[in-house]
Amino acid sequence: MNKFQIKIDQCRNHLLNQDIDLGFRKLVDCVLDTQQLNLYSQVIEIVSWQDENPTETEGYLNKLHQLIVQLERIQIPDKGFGGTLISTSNLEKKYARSSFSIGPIDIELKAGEIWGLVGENGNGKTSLLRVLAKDLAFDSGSIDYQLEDSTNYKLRTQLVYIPQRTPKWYGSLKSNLKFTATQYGLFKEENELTVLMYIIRFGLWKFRNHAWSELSSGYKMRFELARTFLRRPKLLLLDEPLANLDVLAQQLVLEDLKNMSQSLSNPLGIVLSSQQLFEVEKIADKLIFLKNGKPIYVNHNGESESSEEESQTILEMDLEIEKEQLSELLLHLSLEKINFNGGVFIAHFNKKSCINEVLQVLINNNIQLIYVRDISKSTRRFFIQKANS
Ligand SMILES: Nc1ncnc2c1ncn2[C@@H]1O[C@H](COP(=O)(O)OP(=O)(O)OP(=O)(O)O)[C@@H](O)[C@H]1O
Repeated sequence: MNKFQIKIDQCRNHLLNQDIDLGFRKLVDCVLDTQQLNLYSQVIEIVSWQDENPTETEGYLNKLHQLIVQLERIQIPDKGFGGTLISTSNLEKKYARSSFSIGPIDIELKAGEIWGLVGENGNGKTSLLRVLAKDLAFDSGSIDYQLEDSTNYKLRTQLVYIPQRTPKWYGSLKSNLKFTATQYGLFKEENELTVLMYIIRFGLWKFRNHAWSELSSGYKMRFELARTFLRRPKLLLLDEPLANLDVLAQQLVLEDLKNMSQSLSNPLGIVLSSQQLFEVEKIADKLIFLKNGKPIYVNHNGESESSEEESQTILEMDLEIEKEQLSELLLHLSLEKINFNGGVFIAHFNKKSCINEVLQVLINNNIQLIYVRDISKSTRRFFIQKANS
């Protein structure tokens, strides 16, 4: 089975398991992969039909299954994954008017990958993204863009940077997207259908005729993403795309970005900054934690370069208990230290994977437990270190 067949299979399984929204979104991705306008039309017809018949779930599912049958007849070869899009070596940026500097940063981002950029406020996330976007000059080291054509004009179309605050636009959401599509060479029917497909893909159907002032911040971000994907970027740099989204929407947007980064017709690389550590960790292939501009690299298993961490467990716990009593209870589990900050306990153990033993002790002693989270592999541990130092 190639990647396209696997994707179609996943759609069918989601629909069979009644995960209809997820199945539908993935189905739209498959249709976008085909780049066939007749299939775009069918998706748009199904969405319009569902709009008029919102309670006809069975009819809706039938139509989606018919679409799947058509997709199964299409062959799309696996291509384009794994090629490096951007690499940096010893990249450093200094600000003349402050002592702050970033780097040295070494990145190698490949098509189909997402890198998360995390860190507290003022630690250099935006600055790094702007340097990568060629929006800010750097002082030393190098950046190598390995896009199809890295001349400045082409770079601007293949590399898209979405800042935290995006500019206001006029007219309707759809007319703006149509204008963008025109700028990138889509006209007439192709323009209309492609724009509607991205409107559907980013959950903007109900808002397609709305003006900028009628959209919430979260939907403005979705609009920006739709506009960006119409440009078929290769490299996408997003500054805090989750900032104005509710928890559910954050997960949706991240899942969408993950799926779309692995598009078969246009796999792309994404670097995104965020304060939503746990959510980003779930989808990122690699994380960079920036502390005073200096990077700590963390792989998708949560491992950094530090070898001593491997034998430690760090737990974040919200419990109804005094610190001294908790220390006493956990001492025999190689407890190294406990800190209380931000309303929660942070306990360090000189022992690997001991969360189950800790839970057992807490339960046996009838301690009221609000939550316990193992942060040994989360970038959250670096935030804690700072709070404790
Ligand atoms: N133009 C500038 N001149 C001098 N210093 C600057 C300039 N822009 C940013 N800085 C400093 O660089 C540091 C990093 O800022 P940056 O905005 O990159 O951080 P950030 O991690 O994105 O922060 P946030 O999470 O608040 O958006 C800050 O100390 C900031 O004051």
